[in-house]
Amino acid sequence: MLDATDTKQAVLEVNNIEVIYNHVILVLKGVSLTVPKGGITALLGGNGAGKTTTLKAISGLLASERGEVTKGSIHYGGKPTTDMDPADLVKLGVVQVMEGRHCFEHLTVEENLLTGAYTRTDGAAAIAQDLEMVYNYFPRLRERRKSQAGYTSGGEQQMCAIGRALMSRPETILLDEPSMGLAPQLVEQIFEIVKSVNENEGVTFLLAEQNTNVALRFAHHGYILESGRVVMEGPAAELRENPDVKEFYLGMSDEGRKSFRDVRSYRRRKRWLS
Ligand SMILES: Nc1ncnc2c1ncn2[C@@H]1O[C@H](COP(=O)(O)OP(=O)(O)OP(=O)(O)O)[C@@H](O)[C@H]1O
Repeated sequence: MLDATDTKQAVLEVNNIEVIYNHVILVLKGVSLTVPKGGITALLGGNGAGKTTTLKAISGLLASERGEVTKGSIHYGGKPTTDMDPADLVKLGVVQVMEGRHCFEHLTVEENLLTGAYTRTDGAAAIAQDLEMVYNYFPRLRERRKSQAGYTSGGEQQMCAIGRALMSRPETILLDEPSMGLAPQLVEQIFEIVKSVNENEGVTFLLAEQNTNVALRFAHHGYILESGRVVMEGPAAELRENPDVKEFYLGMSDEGRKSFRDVRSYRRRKRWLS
């Protein structure tokens, strides 16, 4: 398993970035991350912490939201990417799976998957082979391949969105909140698949999650964001055992479950200190 001391090369480096929306709303206040090649890195934090903004800054999707990286730098495979558009990043091997699935509702599951191969130039046989690979990871999608995506379940749409990303043969997938709105058993299933894709295909994952528990069980390394800043980072196994993480993100502590009142006063204290 990878950890902080792992010598694996960093494929993605985010260095002290600041992001502003609409020229005035400062959302990221100096975020730095290192994503090792071939690892699963989790970006954790509550609502509005800045997880999606960080992923969009990396994948070049901020411009469409009137957002801008105003300070700091992002390098992918050693190349500066801050001014690249999303299509160039896909060519470099970086693809984002957006929060909320975003399948094309009127297309079938299989047509959706094939849209992921749109930019490829390696021929129909290679694409057919990868479609088979996706169906092997997601047998449910094989069963539903002729169904209109808009009529499939939330879990199937999440699988379809990840499968479509895989069809572009990415080196790195930025996965935004894969657990959102799904039953625990399904979340578990999806994370198991992410883990096998990571292990068998060598795909690097940076995943944003509010579900700290599941993310820290499957990731190798984690970063916790609060109000646009990284407040803690470390190997996932260490974060899982960290008393603050246990208390405030996993809802447990050595003295037993804390009351919400304690959590609220901790938050107030933090606000005063920040
Ligand atoms: N397009 C936008 N314009 C203005 N403010 C935005 C925009 N998108 C996000 N924000 C603000 O930026 C902050 C961070 O949002 P972001 O979506 O990155 O958080 P998050 O950690 O992904 O949370 P969630 O899990 O709720 O999506 C929030 O306060 C949000 O209101």
